[in-house]
Amino acid sequence: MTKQHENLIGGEWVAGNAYTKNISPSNLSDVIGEYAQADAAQLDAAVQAARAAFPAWSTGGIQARHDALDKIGTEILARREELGRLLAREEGKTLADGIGEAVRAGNIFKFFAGECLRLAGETLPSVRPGIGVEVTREPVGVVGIITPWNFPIAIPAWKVAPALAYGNCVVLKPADLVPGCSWAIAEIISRSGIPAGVFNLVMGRGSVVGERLINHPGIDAISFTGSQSVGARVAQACAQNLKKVQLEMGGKNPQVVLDDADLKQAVEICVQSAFFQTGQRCTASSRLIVTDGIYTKFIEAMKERMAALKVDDALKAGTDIGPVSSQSQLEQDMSYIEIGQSEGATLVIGGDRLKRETEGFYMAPALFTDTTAAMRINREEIFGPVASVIRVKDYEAALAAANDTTFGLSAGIATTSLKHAAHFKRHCQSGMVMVNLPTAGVDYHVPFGGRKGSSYGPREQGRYAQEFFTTVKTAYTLA
Ligand SMILES: NC(=O)C1=CN([C@@H]2O[C@H](COP(=O)(O)OP(=O)(O)OC[C@H]3O[C@@H](n4cnc5c(N)ncnc54)[C@H](OP(=O)(O)O)[C@@H]3O)[C@@H](O)[C@H]2O)C=CC1
Ligand SMILES: O=C(O)CCC(=O)C(=O)O
Repeated sequence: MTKQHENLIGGEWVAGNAYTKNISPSNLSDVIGEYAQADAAQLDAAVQAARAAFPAWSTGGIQARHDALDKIGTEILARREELGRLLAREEGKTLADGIGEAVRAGNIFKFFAGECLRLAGETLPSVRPGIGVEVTREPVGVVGIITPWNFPIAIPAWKVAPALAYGNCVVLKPADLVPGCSWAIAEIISRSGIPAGVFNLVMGRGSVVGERLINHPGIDAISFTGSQSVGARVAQACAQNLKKVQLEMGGKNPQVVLDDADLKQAVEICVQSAFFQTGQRCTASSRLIVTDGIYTKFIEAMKERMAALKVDDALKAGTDIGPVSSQSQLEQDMSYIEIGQSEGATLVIGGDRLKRETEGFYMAPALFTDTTAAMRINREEIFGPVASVIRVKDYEAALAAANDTTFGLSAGIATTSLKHAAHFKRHCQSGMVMVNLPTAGVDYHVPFGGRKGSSYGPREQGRYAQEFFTTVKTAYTLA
């Protein structure tokens, strides 16, 4: 019988009234497990448990907090192969990428274990004589965390770890498509020494569990990663209920390739940015902006490199690109292939549905040329292995094209010109910028986030995470 996985509420494993099957997108007959769907009463109980745990946890010793987070990180790192395999199985990224993501999650818990001991304040003189001023940071309260399917262990980790490190209690709702990694983290947390109720897991649909979480009066703040449309809804609910909110959303990230780029390096960067992890990264580049002088050579080299990519079962040795994560995402990707063609773009390679030994959502990475900035394929986030090339005259036109988007998460430039690299770093309108590196694939100890329609609220990750997960207090004392 398939193993059933329960929700973690107030330190207890609580059965669901209903369960969803977690199915591998590489092999639709591979059922990873059944995962409980929380109902309204369970969500309420989780929030209540978190509220009850908050006074002691938020004022308790930082050594205990540090030790628990460190222990969680150690266990994730020790189980990297097993967790990476679970991740690859449920989400469809390759085993190497799954293991890499598990390592990232372990390192994130370790990093925030250290942060428990480093939360500093300030003392300043008052403008009034005989008064001292202290500025300190306190936890926000009970934080609701809502995560997407594409980074099933790293994103829960980079929200949960700082939340706990800075003394908050948590109610986590992971994506219904990939509950396995969040459940595994919850199980590790449940044995870490963290008191009951401090961390709660409620799995289920966004329209049910997520919706109730964002509107719940017992929740003080929401940290969300996902699509722009759901993000806007989350922001509205939070504004209406005066909750603190942090949103990380999509991207339409540009990758500029200049005439003076190292061609081989530029092609590798573009292939990695656009197609690795099946293009299902908010930092993926789906607009390749290429200047005239290198254009023809670049397209030829891209076609050659793309033809050699192996699309297959995520767990198979030698696979470069796994399946698309779900039927609905595959339909969305395929619909953009049709949209691009109907807009007049040329599909130079890929875009076909592929058959493999196992039945899964396989698709050949696709490249469009002859595209214009106004086309929907250059304006809307596809979130799959589909990229388009925009041909431009020179660096100035490339920069203008790069910034011609309502998104602003990551941007890249391939060039050997120090002058253009420095100018691009300063003038691209994005939260992250990469020089001769893929737009995707970031460090875990520095800020992550974007501008324009990509992000809303304070940055995530690194020390900057304290902006969202703490609230500032200014104290005046008469000497
Ligand atoms: N900038 C960033 O850091 C990142 C952005 N993304 C973006 O996420 C998208 C893909 O992820 P995807 O999971 O499909 O995104 P969605 O926005 O569909 O879902 C994100 C999360 O929100 C939940 N949700 C859905 N509806 C509601 C609601 N009404 N109220 C509260 N929660 C809700 C989902 O639940 P469920 O699905 O379980 O029903 C899921 O847990 C892409 O657009 C991508 O760019 C992804 C990763 C990182
Ligand atoms: O590029 C990365 O390493 C992180 C990307 C990410 O968080 C995402 O796509 O959801």
